[in-house]
Amino acid sequence: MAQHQPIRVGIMGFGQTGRQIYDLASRSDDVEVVAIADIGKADILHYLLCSEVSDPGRHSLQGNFLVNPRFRSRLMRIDTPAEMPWDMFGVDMVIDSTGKFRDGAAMRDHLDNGAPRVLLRTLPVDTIDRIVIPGINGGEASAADRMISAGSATTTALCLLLHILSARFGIECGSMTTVHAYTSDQALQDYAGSDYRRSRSAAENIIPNSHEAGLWLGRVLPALDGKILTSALNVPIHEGCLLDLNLVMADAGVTPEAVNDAVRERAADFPGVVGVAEDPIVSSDVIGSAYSLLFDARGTIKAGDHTIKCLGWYENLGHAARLLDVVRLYAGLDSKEEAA
Ligand SMILES: NC(=O)c1ccc[n+]([C@@H]2O[C@H](COP(=O)([O-])OP(=O)(O)OC[C@H]3O[C@@H](n4cnc5c(N)ncnc54)[C@H](O)[C@@H]3O)[C@@H](O)[C@H]2O)c1
Repeated sequence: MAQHQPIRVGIMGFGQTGRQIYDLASRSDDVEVVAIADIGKADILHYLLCSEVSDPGRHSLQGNFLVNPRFRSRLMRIDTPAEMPWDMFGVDMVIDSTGKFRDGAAMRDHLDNGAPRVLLRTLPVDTIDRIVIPGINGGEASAADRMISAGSATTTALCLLLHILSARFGIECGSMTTVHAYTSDQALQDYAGSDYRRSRSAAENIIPNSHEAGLWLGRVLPALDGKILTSALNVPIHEGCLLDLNLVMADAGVTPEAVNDAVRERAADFPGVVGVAEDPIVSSDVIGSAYSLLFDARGTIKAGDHTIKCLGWYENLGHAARLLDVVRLYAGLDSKEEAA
């Protein structure tokens, strides 16, 4: 694909993440969303999009097409990757943001229907070609990759912080808890689901939850494989998440000031992706932030000789932006291959 051509993206799952990707693409100059598959009705999907963007007048529904000043996207009411004819739309990449199709077989269905690549919005449940977090292991991405995951918002925030700190300090082991806004797969009221605690009301409870980031961390940061335990506390807020990372440092001399300085220095290498909050912010202050990690300089403390605790903020919008970064990363690899 020539570099000046727009990158043609298909989206399956037009939920919060899908809508954020779409809106970001509509404001970009290089990505076009050409088709969207979802189980929702076209007018409801358009209504939900307009309810959350800053300027809903930019997005109209014309028949089964969502239209904005840059491109039009065909809406398809389809509930499985095996049914979605991606070949009809000439997509360069499909982003699956349903959260439902995380196994290799479903990803292969996207490929079999004409998607040259599929990018998961979440962590996979099978071994796939690559988990890629630009800025950390983007350099290892290959044009031959077909089934890719961009991790999750939490995984990205965690990997960025560990990547920065492990470059400066030895890390023995650690644990991460994300204090996470509720997600759409939780019930508003007590409702029998597949898991005991997740069957309890998301609106009324702090819900302890497992988190898979620790299982996959080694694919992004091999030196920390098996060294970081991860879990989540889902709390009754709509948006804004807080990563609480406790690390056992190899060196007893590491101070909170040294940790803060390390992050402040490296943040400049991740423009728009890693920021540092010096003010006493709270979760609602990060709503609308596209940082994947907003390190909280006031949150760093030390216990005993070796234990450092850090805080970092993020919200889903940053992850939508990173998904588009991954799309651009692979488009760049294709361009290089074509030029070679
Ligand atoms: N938003 C977050 O902070 C967050 C964090 C961690 C994990 N997740 C998970 O990631 C996934 C996506 O996140 P989200 O916030 O965009 O979720 P969401 O629920 O807002 O969006 C999912 C979209 O997928 C569509 N969908 C569901 N099943 C489908 C099917 N079979 N075929 C086609 N479309 C289908 C839904 O109609 C919806 O529009 C979810 O599973 C969510 O639980 C989200």
